[in-house]
Parts: sequence; C-alpha cells; structure tokens
Amino acid sequence: MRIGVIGAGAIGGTIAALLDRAGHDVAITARGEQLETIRASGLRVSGGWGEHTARPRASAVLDVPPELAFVCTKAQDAAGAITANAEWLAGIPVVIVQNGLDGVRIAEELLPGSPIVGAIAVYAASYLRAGLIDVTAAGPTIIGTNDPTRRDIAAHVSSTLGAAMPTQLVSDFRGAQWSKLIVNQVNAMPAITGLSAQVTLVHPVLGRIVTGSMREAVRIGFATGVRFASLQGLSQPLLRAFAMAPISIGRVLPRVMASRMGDTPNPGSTLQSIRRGQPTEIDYLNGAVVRAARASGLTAPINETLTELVHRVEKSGDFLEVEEVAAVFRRIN
Ligand SMILES: NC(=O)C1=CN([C@@H]2O[C@H](COP(=O)(O)OP(=O)(O)OC[C@H]3O[C@@H](n4cnc5c(N)ncnc54)[C@H](OP(=O)(O)O)[C@@H]3O)[C@@H](O)[C@H]2O)C=CC1
Ligand SMILES: CC(C)(CO)C(=O)C(=O)O
Repeated sequence: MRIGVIGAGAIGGTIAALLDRAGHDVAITARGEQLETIRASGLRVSGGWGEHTARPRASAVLDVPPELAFVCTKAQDAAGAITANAEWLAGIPVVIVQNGLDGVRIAEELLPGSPIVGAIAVYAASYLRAGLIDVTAAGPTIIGTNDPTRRDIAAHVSSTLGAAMPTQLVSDFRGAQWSKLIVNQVNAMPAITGLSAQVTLVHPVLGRIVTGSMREAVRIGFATGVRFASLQGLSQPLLRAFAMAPISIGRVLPRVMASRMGDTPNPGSTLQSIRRGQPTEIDYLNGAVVRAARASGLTAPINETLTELVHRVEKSGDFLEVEEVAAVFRRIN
C-alpha cells in the first residue's frame, strides 16, 4: 500500500521504518537536517523492534498520493502539517498519532472529507539525531475513533499497522486518550529538571509532586464524566482508588510506572523537544488538564504550575534544581 507519514521524528520515524520493513511503499515528510539525512542515508530505527534502515521517498510535503496517511507531529505542529499536505489527504483515511485530547477533532475540522482515525503510541522512542530513532520501550499503538460509522476504517488501520508493529483497537477512544493523558503526567518533570522519567517518578520530592498532578488530573477526568480506558496498567477502578487513597499509598503508582519503563532512561517526548531547543507540547498535556478543569468551573493548580515551569525552561534553556521545584510547589500548597 502507498502510505504517507507526515513528521518523521521519534514516532513517525518508527512507524515509517516498520511499515517499510513490512513491505509498504512509504513516503515521509520531514524538514531541515532530518529531510537531508533521510534522503542521503535513509531512516534507521533500532531498539525494541530490532534494527532496520528504510529508504522511503522523502520530501517537505507529500508529492505522491497516498492511500493511507499517518500524521505524527507534535500537537502544536499538526494543523500546519495537515494544511500543507491537505491536497493529498483529502478523501483518504488519515491517522492522527498524538498525545493529548485535541488531535482528532482538529484534523476533522481541517479535513472534513477524510475519515480521521485516532492513534496513541504506548511505546517510547527517542529521536537520537537526524535519521536515527531508538525504540526504548516497545508497546502497542492504540487505534480508535469516537464515530461509530468509522469503526471499520479504524479496524482497517489497525490491521495494516498491526502487520508492522503491535496494535490494539479500542471502542472508546476518548477514554483511551484520557488514560494516556494520565500517563503523560510523567512528561513535565523531566522537561523541568533534565532528569529521566524513571528518576523523577521514584524521587522522594519530585515523585510526590507527580503523584499530586496525576491525582489532580484523574479527579478532573472523573468530575467531567470521563470513563478511563484500560491502558498501560491503568484502569477506571484503579484510577478511582488512586485518586481517593492517601497520597502515601498513591505514591506506589508512579513507582510501578517507572519500573514498567525498563532500564533505558526515558526522557519523554517533552524533554526531547527541550534538548533540541524546540517548543514543547506541554499546553496539550498538563495544559489540557487545566483547560478541562476550567471548562467545568474547577481548577488544576498543580498541572497549571507544571505547565508554567516547562514554559520557563523552554524560554531559558536552564533546567531547575530539585530544591527550586520543591520551593515552587511549597508556595502553592
Ligand atoms: N517519543 C515518544 O516516546 C512518544 C511520543 N508520543 C507522542 O507522539 C507524537 C509525536 O511525538 P514525537 O515523535 O516524539 O515528536 P518528534 O518531535 O520526535 O517528531 C515530530 C516530527 O514532526 C516534524 N514536523 C513538524 N511539523 C512538520 C511539518 N509541517 N512537516 C514535516 N514535518 C514536520 C518535526 O520536525 P522538526 O524537528 O523539524 O520540527 C519532527 O521531526 C506527540 O504527540 C507525542 O506526544 C507518544 C508516545 C511516546
Ligand atoms: C509515556 C511516554 C513518556 C513514553 O515515552 C510518552 O508518551 C511521551 O514520551 O510522550
């Protein structure tokens, strides 16, 4: 099948390389050094699913019509990337592989004639340098749609991608997005401190703050009627217990999440953006929790503060020491 992958970073690069290995005719879009390198020496993926170097067709915007496309940019770049490729995306199934809550809705607004399918990566990948991606923890890609008339297209996407890497089809995509949003509470602290997700989750001070932000996000989800999907060890009953238990017991969950991440230090996709001097996706992660809270007349002070601190590091380029982070959170408690 002719498959377009828009944005060949950590996730798009993995999807493109593995679809190529599965025998598909893959065209990618990329920019700058990434585009030059992939054109010159291909796209190499290593780690969780083995080694493969793909030599996909590579351009700044698609220049051949795909039969299926994956949009794999960070949330803040998706609208621009979709608009730039709209000519070739019209009328074909478009899969939005993105964290946060808004990706599918925005794509549906931009591409009213295309069936949009949502995807959530439940694996971890690092964009090490141009043309080189490392899968640091393998896991499935969750595929779904909230539109019952699009379920057959979601199933088709799941079986196509499933021949290249593990997929899981879900009926409640919104519930899966919210569960992943809770997992993505692990992203902010590495971006603020420069430490790995594993280190921050088990850290006595930082891990307690992350536990607080996760509990805040879960409570807001419940208050706004979310039914959390079972994903990465999280489930509706577990999250209910997590939100209600004393924080000392709640601390167990981030520790379990850290152990599930394996030994390779996981910077998370947000710290990877900071390290490259790029804007982060934080307004679509902790920021999404803040917006959901406001829409229901609630507040999310921990998520709001984490969002502000990530923006501070984005601007200054300087990570915060643990004591500085602790002092900020003492002020809001
Ligand atoms: N990395 C991970 O482990 C995981 C990431 N995710 C999620 O997956 C999504 C993608 O993240 P990730 O792969 O890490 O992000 P990356 O930043 O590694 O990759 C995004 C790529 O999109 C490119 N891009 C942006 N705009 C355009 C455009 N208009 N045309 C062509 N290319 C473009 C970027 O290029 P440039 O560098 O030039 O900006 C970059 O190469 C995010 O929502 C993230 O939260 C989910 C689970 C795990
Ligand atoms: C869960 C995690 C941290 C995996 O890397 C992720 O989704 C991300 O990096 O955005």
